[in-house]
Amino acid sequence: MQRDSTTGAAIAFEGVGKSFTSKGRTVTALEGVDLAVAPGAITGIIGRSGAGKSTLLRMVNGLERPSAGRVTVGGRDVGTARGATLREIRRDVGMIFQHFNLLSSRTVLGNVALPLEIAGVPAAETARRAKDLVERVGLETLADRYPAELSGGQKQRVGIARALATGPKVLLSDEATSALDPETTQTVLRLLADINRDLGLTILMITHEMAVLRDIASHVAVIEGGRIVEEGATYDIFTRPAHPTTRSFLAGVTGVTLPQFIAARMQLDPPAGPSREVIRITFLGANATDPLLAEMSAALGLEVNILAGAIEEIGAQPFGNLLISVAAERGPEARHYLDTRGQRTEVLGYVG
Ligand SMILES: Nc1ncnc2c1ncn2[C@@H]1O[C@H](COP(=O)(O)OP(=O)(O)OP(=O)(O)O)[C@@H](O)[C@H]1O
Repeated sequence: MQRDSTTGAAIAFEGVGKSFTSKGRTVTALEGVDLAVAPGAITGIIGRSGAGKSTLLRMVNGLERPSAGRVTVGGRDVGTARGATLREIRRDVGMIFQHFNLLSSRTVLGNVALPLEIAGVPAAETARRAKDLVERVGLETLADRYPAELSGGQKQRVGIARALATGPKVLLSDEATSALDPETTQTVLRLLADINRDLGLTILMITHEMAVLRDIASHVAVIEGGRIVEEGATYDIFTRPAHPTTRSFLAGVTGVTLPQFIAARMQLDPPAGPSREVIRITFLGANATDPLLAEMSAALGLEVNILAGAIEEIGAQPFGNLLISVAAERGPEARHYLDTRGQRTEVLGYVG
C-alpha cells in the first residue's frame, strides 16, 4: 500500500492527542502518541479499560479527529480529510467489532454485500464478490442463514468478510475475539493471520488480552492513561518487558506459576535466618538453560533448585521461563552470573 512519506508506515500517529469535553469537564483520552504501523504487519495495542484504545483506533477511519497531532493512512491525513477524500480513506480501512454489528434482517450473504451496495457496485458484481468473500471465510454452506442462526465465531467470520468487501488495505480489529471462547478465538485469529498473509493486509488490533497478541501480532504497543508506555517486536515485549504495566499484562500469560506449597510461604523480603531466594529466569532459545544452570552450579559451587519451568513459542521462536531457588545470600551472585550470560532474571521473593 501507499506508505507515509516520512515514516514508511501504513498508519502513522504523530504526536496525537485527544480530549473530550462534556458538561464543562475535559477528559484527556490520548496524549503525545507516536506510533508507526508497518505495512503488511499485524500490530496490537493492549491496554486496560479506559486507556484510550478505542479512541486511537477510531482515529484511523476518521470516526474521531485528533485534538493535537496527525494521523495518516497511506500518507493521507485522516484528521483533516472531508467529503470524497474521507470516503476514499474509509474504503481503504475495514473494521471488525467485538459484538459483530451485523444486520439481523439480512442473511450472511446480504450482510457481506451491504458495503458493496452502498458503494454503488453493480448487482451482478456485488453478488459475485459477496459469494467469493463468504467462501473466503469458510461460510459457503451458511450463506442464506440469518445472524441469529449463527455461532459467535461464525458471526465474526461474516464481520470479517464484510470488512473485506471494499478491498481495504488496512483492517482495524476492535476486541474482535473478546466475546468468543478460547477455541473459537484461535480459529478466528488463524483466519486473520491467513488474510494478513494472503492479501498483504495491514492489521491494527486493540485488545486487553496479551495471549491474543502472542498468537498473532508481530508488533505490540502498550497504552496506559492515553500514552504509549512501551512498544516493540512481540518477542521482545514478551521476553524483556520493561514497563510494570506490560509485566502485569504478561503475568497471567507467560510462563509458569510457583507450586502452591512454595507460593504460600513466599515473602517479599528475606526473613531472619537462612532462606532461599526465588528467581525467575527468562531465557531465549529452547536449549539455553540446562547447561547454563549446571555450569553456574559448578562455577559458583551453588546448589540450584528448579521449581517450575515451561517453554513457549512466539512466531517460531521459543522462549522459556524457569523458576529456581538458591540460598538467599548467594542470590546476587547467581543473578549476576546469569545476567552476564544474557538471561533475564527477576527476584520473585524469599522462602524461609
Ligand atoms: N465521546 C467521549 N466523550 C467523553 N469521554 C470519552 C469519549 N470517548 C472516550 N472518552 C473517555 O476517554 C478515555 C479513553 O476511552 P477509550 O474508549 O478510548 O478507552 P478504551 O481503552 O478503549 O477502553 P475500553 O477497553 O473500556 O473500551 C476514557 O476515560 C473515556 O471515558
